[in-house]
Amino acid sequence: MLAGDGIGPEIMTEARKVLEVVNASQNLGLELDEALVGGAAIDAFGTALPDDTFAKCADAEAILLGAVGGPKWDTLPPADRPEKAGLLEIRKRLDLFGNLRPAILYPQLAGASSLKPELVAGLDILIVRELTGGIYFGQPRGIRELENGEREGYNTYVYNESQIRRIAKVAFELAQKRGGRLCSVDKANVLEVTMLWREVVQDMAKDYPDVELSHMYVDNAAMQLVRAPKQFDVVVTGNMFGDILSDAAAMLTGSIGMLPSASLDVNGRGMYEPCHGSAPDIAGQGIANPLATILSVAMMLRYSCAEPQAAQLIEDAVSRVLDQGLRTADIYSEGCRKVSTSEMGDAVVAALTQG
Ligand SMILES: NC(=O)c1ccc[n+]([C@@H]2O[C@H](COP(=O)([O-])OP(=O)(O)OC[C@H]3O[C@@H](n4cnc5c(N)ncnc54)[C@H](O)[C@@H]3O)[C@@H](O)[C@H]2O)c1
Ligand SMILES: CC(C)[C@H](C(=O)O)[C@@H](O)C(=O)O
Ligand SMILES: [Mg+2]
Repeated sequence: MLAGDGIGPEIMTEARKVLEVVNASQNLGLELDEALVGGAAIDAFGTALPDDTFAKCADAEAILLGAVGGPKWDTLPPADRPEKAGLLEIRKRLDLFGNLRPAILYPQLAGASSLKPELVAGLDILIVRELTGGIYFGQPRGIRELENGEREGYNTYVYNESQIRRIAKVAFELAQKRGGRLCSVDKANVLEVTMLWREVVQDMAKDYPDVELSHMYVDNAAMQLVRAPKQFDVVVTGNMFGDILSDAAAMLTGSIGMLPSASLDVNGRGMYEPCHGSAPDIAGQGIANPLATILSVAMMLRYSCAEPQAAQLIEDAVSRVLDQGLRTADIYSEGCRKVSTSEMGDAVVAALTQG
């Protein structure tokens, strides 16, 4: 368990409460351990990913992460910052290339969505984001000085065929288990890297005759997500487009505080984290929504621990708490009861223990 920075420790405390209850009641036998990452690790050890933290991650069946980063560390050199030296480093070193970001609308939250209730009722989208390649990791990268003395920043957007194939395979297989529709999002009208992306994904479609494949440019996909989001079942896309589209999709579900994620390697070992960040604007106030992290625990039990029943218990408990009208500030609407981060965690625990 890597709590990280900002609201990270607050939401992780609640996730841990929930995990401990399920661990005991379902006899899961999970051993929990903690370590520092991100800004917290920089402050304590001078590095965002201490060797000891990485060793614990590499040994673990699964990793649960809160969030990293914040204004305190934003002036560090790019390579030392919590986001790059902590989070991206774990993703890369453990080869966690398959990022699943489900945007599901709990019916109780239809009124909290930024879209009209009828546009989001029954929403269930899965964004499959490639997580260890693309422009986030391409070389060369940097900030250089030009002959005229001006500085120029540059990054390289690169994907090879095998990287595209392995993420597309994840997406095709998930589409087979879900609604049978896969939309690949690219910018193949401009960027060669995504022309190759489209070609490879198209070529793979013949192996998945039961999946209806479509392609969409990313600008249109952003528009369609807020126009008619229910047209999507599974969306597969590269690292940066997936980052942006998943934050947009989050808002359809009422709040970014509701969106969990799984980041998996080829064997299903994974890191689980809410899609949101460390929310420095509300850190320390006890008002952050812990449900994305609690739902990430459920994803962890399902994908890395082969405990789908325990995962379901948590998801059902979250649903019951929402039925009771309990809301953190980000999902609050009139007639509901506004609760703090810890009251929300306690309510999920109570719903679990009351069955
Ligand atoms: N996985 C991660 O660790 C991760 C992800 C995204 C951003 N970050 C980092 O987090 C810091 C802040 O980034 P940002 O402000 O762009 O994004 P953010 O997701 O932290 O916050 C965006 C907005 O959403 C709100 N919000 C986020 N999570 C919430 C929750 N659980 N409950 C209620 N409201 C919530 C915040 O208060 C803020 O207004 C930056 O340092 C960024 O690099 C980390
Ligand atoms: C903090 C940042 C590096 C990260 C990303 O861009 O992948 C975050 O935004 C996310 O969505 O997990
Ligand atoms: Mg993001």
